[in-house]
Amino acid sequence: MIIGIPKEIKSYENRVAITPAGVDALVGSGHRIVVEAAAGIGSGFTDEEYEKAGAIIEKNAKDVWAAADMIIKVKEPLSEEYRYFRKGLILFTYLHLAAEPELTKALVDSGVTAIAYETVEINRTLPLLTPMSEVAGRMATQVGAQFLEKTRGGKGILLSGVPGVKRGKVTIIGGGVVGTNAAKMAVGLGADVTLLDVSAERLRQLDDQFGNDIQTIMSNPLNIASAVAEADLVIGAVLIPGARAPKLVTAEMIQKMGAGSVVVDVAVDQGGIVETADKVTTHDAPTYTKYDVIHYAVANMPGAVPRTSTIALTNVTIPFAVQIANKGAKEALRTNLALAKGLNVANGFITYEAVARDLNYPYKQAEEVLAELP
Ligand SMILES: NC(=O)C1=CN([C@@H]2O[C@H](COP(=O)(O)OP(=O)(O)OC[C@H]3O[C@@H](n4cnc5c(N)ncnc54)[C@H](O)[C@@H]3O)[C@@H](O)[C@H]2O)C=CC1
Ligand SMILES: CC(=O)C(=O)O
Ligand SMILES: [Mg+2]
Repeated sequence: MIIGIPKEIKSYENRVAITPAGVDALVGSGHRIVVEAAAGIGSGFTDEEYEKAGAIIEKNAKDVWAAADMIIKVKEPLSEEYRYFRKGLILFTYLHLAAEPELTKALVDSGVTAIAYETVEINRTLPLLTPMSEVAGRMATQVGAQFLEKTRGGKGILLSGVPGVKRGKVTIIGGGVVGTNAAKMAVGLGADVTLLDVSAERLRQLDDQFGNDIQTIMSNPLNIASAVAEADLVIGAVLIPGARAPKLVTAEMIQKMGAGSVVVDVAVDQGGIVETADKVTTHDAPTYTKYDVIHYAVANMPGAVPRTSTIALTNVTIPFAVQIANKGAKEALRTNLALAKGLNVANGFITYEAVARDLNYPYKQAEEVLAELP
């Protein structure tokens, strides 16, 4: 199979979908890898390193897409990339389709076989989302702490406090991978941390893990309202896989926060949990202010630490990419149920139920659509 690796074009997105080690693994299985020139530079990988591992370097994105049977990316394609879609092309990347109606339409109309990293699922875990959620969760506390500084527009609070002065309050909504990693950093900084989740079982695990370092609270509208009102920093970390994020933090709750407080809505890639975080931002202008509260809503947070993130992401994606390349998409999806959960669009149909429901498309089961593929 010919595998194409385009350079990411999203603002300040410096990750790349493959490392030289990944090229080596795929070439060793008999595949040809075409990498767009300078695709790895932002992550510290040169064209020469890719060539040495066996890749072919191609100057133009257009030629990379045209040559490939499978495109491996990091971020969802942007509108200027839709022109490269064609029937049967395999696309393996983050998609977040519930928040991307135009991309969904372009994939459906073109007949691309689109496998989304974020819905690949093994035993109720999301192995291709996890490493980026670890990064984004840790970053959420770090960027929140920065924007609380007066020089960045914040209320001028040091999360750890100092002897004789209260600690800052961090409220984390959602206690999965992002929430846990945000909590680790916030506890490490010495903040006063409250974490809410709807799963009693998850709260129990977090209580065991963190002991008295955090306060766990059941997530419901009243508890969210009071935890948000008290917080200096709110971190949105909820996920219902594949679906649009529920709006759990209302504009009214945000208005009750003190001026210069900060909200980091990590879940913004699935539409966000904060009603007032209705605008996705990018790394070149990551925040805006509403009701005197700073909103950070960057949908590709790990792109800011590309070296760490590229290696962490490709550690988990490449074994799946090797399977797809070796067996072809149809056979790989038929025989690997975890990977099959990643199939979002094929042959013009939406094959992930939550995406179909949220965007008002008919839903067709993956097995049914796969049987129709050549
Ligand atoms: N902005 C960015 O750059 C990035 C965003 N993300 C996003 O962060 C979000 C969270 O991802 P993960 O932590 O990996 O998901 P996860 O599945 O590990 O955790 C989600 C948690 O939300 C909880 N939850 C569900 N409904 C809830 C409710 N009503 N109230 C409170 N908790 C609720 C679940 O019980 C679960 O513990 C996702 O949307 C993911 O795509 C992940 C990485 C990067
Ligand atoms: C998860 C995701 O969308 C990202 O890492 O950019
Ligand atoms: Mg206010």
